[in-house]
Amino acid sequence: MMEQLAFFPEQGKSSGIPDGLMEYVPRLVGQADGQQLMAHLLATVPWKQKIVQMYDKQVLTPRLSAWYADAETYDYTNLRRSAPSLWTPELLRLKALVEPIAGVCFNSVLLNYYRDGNDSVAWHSDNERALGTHPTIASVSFGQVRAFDIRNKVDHRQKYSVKLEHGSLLIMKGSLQQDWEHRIAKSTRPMGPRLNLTFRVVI
Ligand SMILES: O=C(O)CCC(=O)C(=O)O
Ligand SMILES: [Fe+2]
Repeated sequence: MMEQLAFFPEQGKSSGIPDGLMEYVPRLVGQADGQQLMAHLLATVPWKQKIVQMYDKQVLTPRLSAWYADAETYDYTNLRRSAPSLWTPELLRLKALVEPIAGVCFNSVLLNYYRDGNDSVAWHSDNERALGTHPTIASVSFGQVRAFDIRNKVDHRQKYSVKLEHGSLLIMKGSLQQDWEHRIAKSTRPMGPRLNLTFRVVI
């Protein structure tokens, strides 16, 4: 039960999360720098609301998104999805900040813009073949603190939550995408905008 989870107030992380799945780094980016970067990205990124097929209905994704990648990744992936934008100096700076911590050189980033508490991402794992097995994904958050929930795919009672704070970095790794699902749930409490960037290696 999410309501019953005990939070470490200084970390915003529920206790008992198995080792080797996630690394949480608060304040990767400072308060003011983060606000400036978020405002810049919200204003300049070509945000799109995607349409997904749900059984016989077409539904708008409850958030805005965009993706950026290097030119090589572009050549390969544009066969399968909408074309990414090419890296901007601001995104390259953020990428350079997370890479030494993640120990990975990323070639793409997916941006999600949650306008308010009605925006969300449903339970899923990022286990598409293009990400390989046991991918390391670096997730940077700005703006509204939202709960990042994970649950075990087989035993849904194994469920944990991390509050992703403004300027924080969450490294997802190990078997997280294979054995666990994650989501950002909708909230009935009033919520401001939140920006999330997930740096990925697409092969
Ligand atoms: O917004 C987040 O923190 C998570 C986003 C996510 O799971 C995804 O883009 O795959
Ligand atoms: Fe995800």
